[in-house]
Amino acid sequence: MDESATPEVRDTQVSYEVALANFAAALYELRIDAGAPAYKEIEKAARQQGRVSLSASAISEALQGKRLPSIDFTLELVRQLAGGDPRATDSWRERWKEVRLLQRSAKVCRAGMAASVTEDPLVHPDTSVYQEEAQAILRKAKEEAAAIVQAARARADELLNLAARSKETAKNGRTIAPSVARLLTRESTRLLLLGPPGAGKGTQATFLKKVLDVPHIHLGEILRQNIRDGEEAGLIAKHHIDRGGLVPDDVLIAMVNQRLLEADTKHGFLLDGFPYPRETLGALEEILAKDGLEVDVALKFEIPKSEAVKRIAGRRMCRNDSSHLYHLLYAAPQQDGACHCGGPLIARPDDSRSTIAERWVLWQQRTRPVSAVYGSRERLITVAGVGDVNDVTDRVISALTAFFG
Ligand SMILES: Nc1ncnc2c1ncn2[C@@H]1O[C@H](COP(=O)(O)OP(=O)(O)O)[C@@H](O)[C@H]1O
Repeated sequence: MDESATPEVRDTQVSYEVALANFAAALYELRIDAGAPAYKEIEKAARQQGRVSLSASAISEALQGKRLPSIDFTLELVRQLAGGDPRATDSWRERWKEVRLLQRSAKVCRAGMAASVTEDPLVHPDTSVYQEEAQAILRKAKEEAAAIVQAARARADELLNLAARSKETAKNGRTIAPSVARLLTRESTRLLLLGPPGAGKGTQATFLKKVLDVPHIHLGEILRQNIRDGEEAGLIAKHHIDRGGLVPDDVLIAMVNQRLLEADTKHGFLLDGFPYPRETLGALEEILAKDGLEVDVALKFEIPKSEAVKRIAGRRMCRNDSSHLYHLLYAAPQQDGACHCGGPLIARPDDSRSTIAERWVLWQQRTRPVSAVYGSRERLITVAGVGDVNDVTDRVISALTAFFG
């Protein structure tokens, strides 16, 4: 925002931005409530039986709060997500008007052009009217914002839990998007997450692990856990790390073996960071084969090196829970330096611009052969990891659904 702006201009602008973020979060919540249909599915449904066309990219922008969609677009989206209930339409029309009012008032205050507002029937010509109104809406919006984000998270969890392993519909009768439902009903899934550092493996795993009801097992995490717990394998690993060496393969294999014995892997796992050199692939297969199991599929994310550098430089994770991921630019926390759970946000110790080149080369040498093996077995899915996080998730879901049939 312009630093020289008057407090009034800043207030109205902030009010608008908060209200817009609030509006987008509420639309996002509506999508979750509707069973998290893919943007493309919504676009198709609107084309077939809607009144206004909804492009997937415009839906994505609206749900991210990039701009305020038009009233027609908003109401069509609400119809697609919540059905044609006139009460829902009315309340969304009112909600949209509030944000629109703030948008106009911010614009008017910025330009200091009271004259032009008379052209808009929604806007009062006396801009001072907006100060009080903006303050009141800002207060309300701030309170609602926290509640909506909280509720969206809780409902996403609730919906996925309710639907987990319960076939096509959730208890409340809402239909889960068919593509997601097919994944939810899988008895077990053993999946390798492949891709360079920063490709989005951890980010996508937060959604996938709920859908598939499996743990996300990250080699770096179990290594740190073993060291923290003073496990024998952890102590040996620490000995090597402290001397600047690599942890021997057999130590890592023992740790992974141990982790795969835990009860939460009964429906499978998302294995991230392992196997890395080709030799450990054989070891993993032996571990699984003992129980007559095998890896179902390897999911590889592709991003250009320049994007990996940007993502790694801005990556932040919660010190209390490393699955809570943020990015300084792309997924900024609501409060600077703090996770939504209250924990402090930190950079991962290995994330620095100086090490990324080295890690990129290491990735090419070590994990490319693993993806080649799964490619030759026709068990490799490659997904473009660039673009909006939700779009990547949609790609993952369609690719997995197509693969599992
Ligand atoms: N599609 C995306 N667009 C923008 N930023 C992303 C995207 N996916 C992940 N990020 C951010 O990039 C950083 C690295 O993502 P992460 O999931 O930790 O990668 P990986 O587990 O593959 O190393 C994180 O800060 C995350 O918030």
